[in-house]
Amino acid sequence: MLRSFSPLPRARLRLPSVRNFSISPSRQELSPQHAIYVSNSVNPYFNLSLEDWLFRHKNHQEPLLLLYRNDPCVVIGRNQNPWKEVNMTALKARSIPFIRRRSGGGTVYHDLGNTNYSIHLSRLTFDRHATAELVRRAISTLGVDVRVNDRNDICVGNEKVSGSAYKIVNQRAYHHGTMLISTKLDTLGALLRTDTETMVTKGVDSVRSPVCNLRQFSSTIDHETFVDAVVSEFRREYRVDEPIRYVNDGEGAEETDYIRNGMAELPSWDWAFGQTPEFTYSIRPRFEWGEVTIEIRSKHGIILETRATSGHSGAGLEELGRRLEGHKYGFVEEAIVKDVVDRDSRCRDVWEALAGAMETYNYQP
Ligand SMILES: Nc1ncnc2c1ncn2[C@@H]1O[C@H](COP(=O)(O)OC(=O)CCCC[C@@H]2CCSS2)[C@@H](O)[C@H]1O
Repeated sequence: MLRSFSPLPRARLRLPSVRNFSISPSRQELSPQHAIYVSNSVNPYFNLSLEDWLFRHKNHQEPLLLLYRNDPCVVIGRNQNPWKEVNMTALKARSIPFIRRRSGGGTVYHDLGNTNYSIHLSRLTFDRHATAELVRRAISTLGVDVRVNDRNDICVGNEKVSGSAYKIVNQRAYHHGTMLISTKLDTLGALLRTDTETMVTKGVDSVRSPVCNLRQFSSTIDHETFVDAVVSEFRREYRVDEPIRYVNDGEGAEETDYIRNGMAELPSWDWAFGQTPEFTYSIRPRFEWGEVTIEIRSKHGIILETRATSGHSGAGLEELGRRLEGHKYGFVEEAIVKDVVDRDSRCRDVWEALAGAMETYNYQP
């Protein structure tokens, strides 16, 4: 046998609990009329849904800033393949979710040492370099010399501290980005996958870069000082003279159905896995009895085709491949193939290699 077999998790579509968040301490309804929001929540499902709600509900001409940070999670781009980008085994070992966000771009790691900024503008005035420059100036007021590269990454020397992504819908656009302040960089490295050259995927690949934390260059930088600096720079740039609207979690979310629905959608199979662009994955496991070439083709998270060929192949391998078709990639129950693998030990070896190769972690909040 090639690898030890770990049973695949069952596909679960349980919706997340929405009891534990609210919009303001006084149950005051959330309104999009403010210009500067800072979320006190560290729930990534809440913060990403809040961001989307603000994007869709703010008057399209007015600038808006949102700052937030999240509990540990990996955030993939709208058009990415989680099995290519994320180390599912490492995610599972740490009980950390991956979340597909609504903007494009690559995969990043978040924890409380990483603060996210989100700047929303009218499409006509939107300029992604200008917003990156705003953040660069904010950091320079904290005494760290950073530069913006041609991809709009913010870097210290050649090391990246901030990655960006964008979304444009109708008259509105946003630029959101990360800021590595004191993130656990070893965890970041362990959770992003690097060993999937034989997974060929449509959609977007991440652009890997060396990273560092701002804290390495200034011991006084933290979430609060970064938030203050970006807020000041935003006020200066857009001539906004308003206090920060803090958004709390803990009570009264029911007012905002849009956010509640967003929080339910993000961890659903349909969104997290079912939005995966088409891909093929080839593996070549070697057993005592020989080598097998397996190619799996999947689209929207469903296995379209599995071909296993070997010098010793027989009807069993063909049947095994056929059984997987139409099932969810990474969520195939052994019962689907049980009779085939029970009567042929080589088929069992191949199935176990396949199950290991398709490993999935379906975190549910
Ligand atoms: N937190 C964080 N910040 C900066 N760079 C990171 C981070 N995590 C990983 N990386 C590095 O960036 C590349 C991916 O770069 P790439 O350019 O492909 O993707 C991005 O940067 C996307 C940024 C999305 C920002 C959103 C803002 C709010 S929700 S998420 C990855 O392989 C690592 O090398």
